Amino acid sequence: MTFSAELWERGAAKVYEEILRHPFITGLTDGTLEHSAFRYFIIQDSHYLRAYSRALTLVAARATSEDDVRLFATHAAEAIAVEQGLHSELLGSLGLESADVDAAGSRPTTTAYMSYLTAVCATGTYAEAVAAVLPCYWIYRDVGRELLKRSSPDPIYAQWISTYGSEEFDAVVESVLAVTDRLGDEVGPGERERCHRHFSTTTRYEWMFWDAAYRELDWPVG
Ligand SMILES: Cc1ncc(CN)c(N)n1
Repeated sequence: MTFSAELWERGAAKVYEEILRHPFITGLTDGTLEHSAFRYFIIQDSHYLRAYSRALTLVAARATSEDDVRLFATHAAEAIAVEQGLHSELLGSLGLESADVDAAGSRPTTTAYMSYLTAVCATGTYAEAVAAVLPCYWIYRDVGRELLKRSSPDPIYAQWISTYGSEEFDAVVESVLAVTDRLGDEVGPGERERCHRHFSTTTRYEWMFWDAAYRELDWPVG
């Protein structure tokens, strides 16, 4: 079994089924998701992407080959730019500006997820950093593909779905899966276990991120 398949089976298979069943996700395709929840999601995702692109530069700095340095540095600059472009269009369609993103600030789940990613990418090994960021690529690609089959009656949601279900995004994800499988042949048992832990933790955060948006969770105090 490839390392990526091993990570998915232990850390993501069950959570992924829960993600597809989550009312935020089903609401995107049947059009029942409240715009206020999607607005919350796009605002929080704008905060998340700022941290994520920094995390990818840390992954690039830890990479053990020139090709991998280039790969993650390119993703930090270009793949993220596509998502940020999508966000600024969607913010406009939802009647928001980037000042609204700053004013809303980062909510509890976003803050926890960004902090975890940053910590692993800053202090873990290269393989651990790749395992931590992998669900961000892989789950969005698979959710995007699944939702593309159903699309959405809401043009705003349909635009979001088409970005993550696109062939361009698929190629980006495949390149990271290939790196992961190569690293699977290089890691020792202790490091392998830490990779599993990071992969399953960030997979859970992916579910929690959609759930927080659905509930529009805010800080309980302050
Ligand atoms: C929370 C989250 N996870 C992943 C992605 C896809 N890069 C995203 N935009 N937002």
